[in-house]
Amino acid sequence: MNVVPPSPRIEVQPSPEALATAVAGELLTRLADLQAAGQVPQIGLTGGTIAEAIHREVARLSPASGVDWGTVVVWFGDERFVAPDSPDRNAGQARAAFLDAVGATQVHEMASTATASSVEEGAAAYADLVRAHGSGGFDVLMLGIGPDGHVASLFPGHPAAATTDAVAVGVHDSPKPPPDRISLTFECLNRADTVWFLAAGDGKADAVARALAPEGSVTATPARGVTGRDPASGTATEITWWLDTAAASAL
Ligand SMILES: O=C1O[C@H](COP(=O)(O)O)[C@@H](O)[C@H](O)[C@H]1O
Repeated sequence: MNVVPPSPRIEVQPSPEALATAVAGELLTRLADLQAAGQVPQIGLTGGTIAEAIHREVARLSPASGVDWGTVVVWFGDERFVAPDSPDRNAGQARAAFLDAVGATQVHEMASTATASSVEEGAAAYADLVRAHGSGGFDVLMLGIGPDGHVASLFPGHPAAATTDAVAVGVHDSPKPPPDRISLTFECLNRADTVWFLAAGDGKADAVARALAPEGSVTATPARGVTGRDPASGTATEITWWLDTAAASAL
């Protein structure tokens, strides 16, 4: 399937540090604006190296932002199906980097090996949770991108990435360890008012270029599958690629 991506905004910062500060600042501004308008923001977090740097900047900048983290609903785009205290957990990383520091209370983690007996069970439970919240979608969804073009835990050529009619999917044999994971599907990831792709370093340059090329397949480069809401819904999705100079070097 060939998908032509919508015209995204591309923001390039000179370094990973500057990128982290810029994304954290913009996130806090968006959340403060939504709360000022009486809304309860819903955000989707990603794991990964640049995400951790952004999370630390959110913790640093949050006190001056006016954001009430008690009324921000936090979701995860994917999770590693490991023990709850494993350093591989995306949720553990996010909690340590900022969620605990800012006092976030509405944090919806995906299952660990302590709370589900399989990735399928964990995916079904997360789908139920998303549906229970009305499936309205994310105000801001952040997604890292792997050097292979994966987003969340949807990997190139992997059968889990082809899942339709589901909110979340269990992933076995992930090409990147750990092998067992839970991921939101494209269908769910695309329910977003704003999607921010995050990439830093020259190891991401080729994947970024493939994701933004005029032609290409979602199977080969899963990041191409996150294009936002169906234009027929009448709600356009803002898509921004937040890059450092190295990640933007092949554009
Ligand atoms: O495994 C994962 O990898 C990606 C990207 O991570 P990075 O360290 O290469 O930046 C991440 O987006 C995803 O959430 C995570 O589970």
